[in-house]
Amino acid sequence: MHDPSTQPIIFTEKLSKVYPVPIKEPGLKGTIDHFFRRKYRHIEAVKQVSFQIQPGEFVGFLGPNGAGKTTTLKMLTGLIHPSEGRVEVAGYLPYRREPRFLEKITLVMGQKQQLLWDLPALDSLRINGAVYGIGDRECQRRIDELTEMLSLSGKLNQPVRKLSLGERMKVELMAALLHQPQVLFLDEPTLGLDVNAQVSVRQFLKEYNELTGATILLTSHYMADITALCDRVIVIYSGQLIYDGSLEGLVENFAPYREVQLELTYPIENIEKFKERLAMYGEIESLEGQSIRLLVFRENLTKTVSKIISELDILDLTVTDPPIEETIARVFQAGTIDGSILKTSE
Ligand SMILES: Nc1ncnc2c1ncn2[C@@H]1O[C@H](COP(=O)(O)OP(=O)(O)OP(=O)(O)O)[C@@H](O)[C@H]1O
Repeated sequence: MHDPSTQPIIFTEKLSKVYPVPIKEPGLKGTIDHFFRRKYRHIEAVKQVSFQIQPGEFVGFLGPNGAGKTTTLKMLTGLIHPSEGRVEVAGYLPYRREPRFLEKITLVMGQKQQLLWDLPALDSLRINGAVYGIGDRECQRRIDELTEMLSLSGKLNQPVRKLSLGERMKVELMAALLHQPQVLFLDEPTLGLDVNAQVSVRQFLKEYNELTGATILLTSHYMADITALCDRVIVIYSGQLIYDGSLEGLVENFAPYREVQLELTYPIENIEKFKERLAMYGEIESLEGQSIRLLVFRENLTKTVSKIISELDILDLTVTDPPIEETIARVFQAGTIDGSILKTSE
């Protein structure tokens, strides 16, 4: 879907957001002082973030809790004003919240719902259709199309409260897509869903992106969402963009270690002593029976593998990249790899 010759549909340059937070000393004196002379401290939630996204791209937006993802999404959708920097989406300045702009975008937040709890889902959808000025017939056509894609037939006449969490999320998506936006901002759309519901929401998003060419920026704590959907990821840490590139690139460049799995030919007698021996090769991830998983620094890999082969009785040995979740978790924990801040891929 991604054509590099086109203009970016999402553009940010040195985008920053500072939240002023009032400070109040404890006690009565603090309350009185606070009333007359408000003091503030400043939280730099987003710092000089620059990126461009082309029409049709499906981009993962990653970062640990409090990294600044939601704040960035709020600036991209115009819910809050940037403190500094430039932002443009679909050719509009989001903070102006022009009706034409709002027709082009949608924001879905996993934790917040817009459906009316006691009404049948269909009524909520029709209300949404009316808000966007979609004619009854066209609205019904779009509802039918999305019902089919999301396998929701027979569910829309039930009150929203009777739907399962997964079904509710699907109807939320329907409501958010009824006006056929070009740009979708999805903040944790699979949060709390069971595995089956996650898979079906994921499949829908993939199909929707391929079918309509909509641009999607997705945040998710589930790496399975990201690996299944996003060729490109943008990572922010502590408000700063620390990586923008392919998912494979993130793992290749920034996982400093690889995983070595061993199967011994003999049972281990003294586990504690054996662990001491293994620690000379790398970090022990797991040790179960005769199976061992070690993390070995990439630069020591060849030397370490040949040492293991010559010094231990091995039935089997395989070397793989550690699971993507672990790499990301390490990046998030430290924000740095090998003590150096992560770089963008460009
Ligand atoms: N309205 C606000 N006023 C003051 N500080 C805020 C406000 N909203 C967010 N923050 C702070 O800004 C920083 C970034 O928050 P943000 O919600 O954007 O992060 P996030 O990456 O979306 O996190 P999570 O994954 O937990 O949702 C955090 O330190 C947060 O406490």
